[in-house]
Amino acid sequence: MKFFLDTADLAEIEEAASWGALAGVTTNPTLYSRIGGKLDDFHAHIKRICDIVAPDCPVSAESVAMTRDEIVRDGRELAAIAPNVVVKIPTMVEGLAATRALADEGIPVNMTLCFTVPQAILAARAGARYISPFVGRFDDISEDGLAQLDDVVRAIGNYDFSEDTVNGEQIEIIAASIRSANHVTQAALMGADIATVPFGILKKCVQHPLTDRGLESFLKDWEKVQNA
Ligand SMILES: O=C[C@H](O)COP(=O)(O)O
Repeated sequence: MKFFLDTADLAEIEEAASWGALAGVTTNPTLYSRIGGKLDDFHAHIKRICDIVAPDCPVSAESVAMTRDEIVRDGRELAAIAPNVVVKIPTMVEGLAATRALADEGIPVNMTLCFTVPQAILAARAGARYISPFVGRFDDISEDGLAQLDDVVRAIGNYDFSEDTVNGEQIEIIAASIRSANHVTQAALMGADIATVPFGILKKCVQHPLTDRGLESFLKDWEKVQNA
């Protein structure tokens, strides 16, 4: 499983990238608004993110257009920002149609706000390169977000979508709306290709109290060695 960072915050992206294990970034309108983002700076901001991460790290930038033609126009403009931009499009009829058009032009799409197996299969057939089932938001409505993610992973794995995707590339499932390190564990165990995680959760994924305790005792014992 690969780690993507789910943020529009440049400082978080810079720090996570410096750890050496970051494989991509996902943003959404809420995350951009949270950092005080302005409409006329959006494309420049996505470019800044692309400049921080490695050139082969996909950076998802979301279209907020509601019709096929507007989404396609948005998608082309977003894709022109940098070669690693992925156009994020909500799972809806107009979004599927736009995904097909963009995929046919070789532009990769991350189909977002996906909650069910039929939505995921439709996204795949429309040519999406990435599909993002939302775990936490499904939990929020008293459903089982992890079970739903597992269903999507298994259903997509049942079929060959290579004739549907850009250049026959393999679809990757992004476990999104991740709210805990355990969500990451479970997503990895079920074989999700990617987990996109907020920076706070990524930090929690590194930490463990036994690691801290072990490190403390190793350092103390090493002091004894130095003074022996
Ligand atoms: O856009 C995708 C995010 O992973 C959504 O996460 P959230 O439900 O915590 O806002």
